[in-house]
Amino acid sequence: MTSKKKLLAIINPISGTHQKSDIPKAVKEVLDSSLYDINICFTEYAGHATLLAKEAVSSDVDCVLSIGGDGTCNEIAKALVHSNTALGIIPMGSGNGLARHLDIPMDVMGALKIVNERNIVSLDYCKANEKLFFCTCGVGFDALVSHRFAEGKHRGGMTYVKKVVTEYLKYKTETYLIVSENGKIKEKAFLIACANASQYGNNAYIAPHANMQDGKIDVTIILPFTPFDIAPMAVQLFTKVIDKNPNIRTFETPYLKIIRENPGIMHIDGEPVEMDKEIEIKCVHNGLKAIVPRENSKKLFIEPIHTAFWEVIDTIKTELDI
Ligand SMILES: Nc1ncnc2c1ncn2[C@@H]1O[C@H](COP(=O)(O)OP(=O)(O)OP(=O)(O)O)[C@@H](O)[C@H]1O
Repeated sequence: MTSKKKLLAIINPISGTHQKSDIPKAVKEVLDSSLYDINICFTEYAGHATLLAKEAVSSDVDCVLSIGGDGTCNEIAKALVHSNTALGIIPMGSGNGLARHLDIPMDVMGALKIVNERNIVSLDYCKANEKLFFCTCGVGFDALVSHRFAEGKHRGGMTYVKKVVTEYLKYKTETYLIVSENGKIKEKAFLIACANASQYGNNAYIAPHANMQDGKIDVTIILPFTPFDIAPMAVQLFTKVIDKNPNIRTFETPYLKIIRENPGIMHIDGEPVEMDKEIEIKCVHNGLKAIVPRENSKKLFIEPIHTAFWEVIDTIKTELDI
């Protein structure tokens, strides 16, 4: 008989828009108690999840569950890299980009069942000037929006879309020098996204071909565009074909350096961070253990993607008055 595995579930009470008071009960009911010795805690402040996860690694906990969004996953996963402790994800954030990329069900019960399967794989993670990210980082417009979103009181997908539209109307693009194994390019860009996983969250695929096991970062550069380009670009973003847009350049690389005109904000897994003028970004291959669905349990859930998509388009039209 194999011994039980130690599991710590860390719940971020403020992520996403759902109440979390019933989550401990669901965790205890759905997780297999013959497989796991379960401990559950709530975070008390931003950054607390990293401390809790570090303690779990030192105590040889086998799995830490992130119950929250991409920010919570980031705080936990950065304590787990290069350890034997695996990350499990129960998506309860606003965007849940990492969970969606990994095909983890969006409902709590379904995601907990995946944890019972204990299918552990090694995934890449990335660094931007030593700050770790697992999903995406970026400079330009997406970084500005993450900053405005963090300043606001409300979370949730539609709050995000409204911020995107209002900020777009006043945004001024910058020029960036990008150095990678593919050479040097200088571009005036709306944004540069560097992706380990394929999406920002909410099925917005900024790097549709990103793979978390290939040792590479998928870089997407969006060149300046007009308001008329927004609708087709939004459709392409949500249908995994943004790389076909003529305003977009893409390439893959294990390493790149972005040099911009001034220091400023960038986003790391959706959270705004002040960075220097020069940002070195690299991929660390196979540095994180994570529990993911087995091939045969992928896509057993049905998500209302199309409803979410049309909600986004309606919000854009209302905000732009078109
Ligand atoms: N107890 C807490 N009180 C206040 N902030 C917290 C607490 N615990 C964690 N945080 C912070 O909450 C922020 C948001 O969490 P998270 O990113 O998981 O949710 P989200 O933004 O709604 O989802 P997503 O990132 O998927 O869009 C993180 O920056 C994290 O540091």
